Amino acid sequence: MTTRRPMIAGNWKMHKTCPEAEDTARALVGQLTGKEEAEVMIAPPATALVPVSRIIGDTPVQLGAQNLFWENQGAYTGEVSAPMLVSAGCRYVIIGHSERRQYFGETDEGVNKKIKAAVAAGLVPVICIGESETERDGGKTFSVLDKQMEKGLEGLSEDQFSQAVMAYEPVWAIGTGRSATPEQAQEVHAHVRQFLEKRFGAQTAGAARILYGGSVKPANTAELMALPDIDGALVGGASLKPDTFAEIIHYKR
Ligand SMILES: O=C[C@H](O)COP(=O)(O)O
Repeated sequence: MTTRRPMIAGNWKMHKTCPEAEDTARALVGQLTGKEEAEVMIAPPATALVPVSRIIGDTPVQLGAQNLFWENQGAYTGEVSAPMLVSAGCRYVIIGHSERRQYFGETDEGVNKKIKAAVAAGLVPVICIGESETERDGGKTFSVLDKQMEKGLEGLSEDQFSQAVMAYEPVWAIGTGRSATPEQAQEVHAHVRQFLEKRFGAQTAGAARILYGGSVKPANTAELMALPDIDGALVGGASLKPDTFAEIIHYKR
């Protein structure tokens, strides 16, 4: 049986100026022992990547970006490429977050190009999928997720996918305080793993980390993390305060 190291990732979204991000990163590092079972990642806004990378340096905290553009360079005003993120100290990049799909017109085809660009640059993509409340109520959860995965992962070899992290984030649970129930989350995570198995084989699917995101907080982390196909959490609001985020990281205590 494959053992998967859990991952607790903090997506700071569009929060924190550079000094605020530095203070938060410093405080978080101060709360870690270095013996955490979970791998810890934080994804500050693009402006704070370099200052935060200097603070987390050789600590166990990994740096992630919240987005990228798929070309390496060129006349794409406002965009940031995968090699640029690598040079800023990133190891991870969140791709296809529902807020990007909802507010910035991100499509499954764009997600696919972004994943390929990330992998080519040596970044680990954290690939977000999730259904809306209407889609869930209409019984379309699995078909929506399957389409997002079919198109988002199209053309990716087993080798290209092997390091990737999946993140299931039901849109109705993001920032609402209403997390998916453990049963709802486990059902979807098992489905995602089955999809990955059909697509990439049992070994790769068994090794793939699938994070849950959507109103994760200290009070519900342990019960979510206890489920067999939940390998971590992608935390939004509760990652902004270092004490709260550290409690989530130390969910087993
Ligand atoms: O990327 C994180 C998710 O969107 C979850 O956000 P939330 O924890 O504030 O619900």
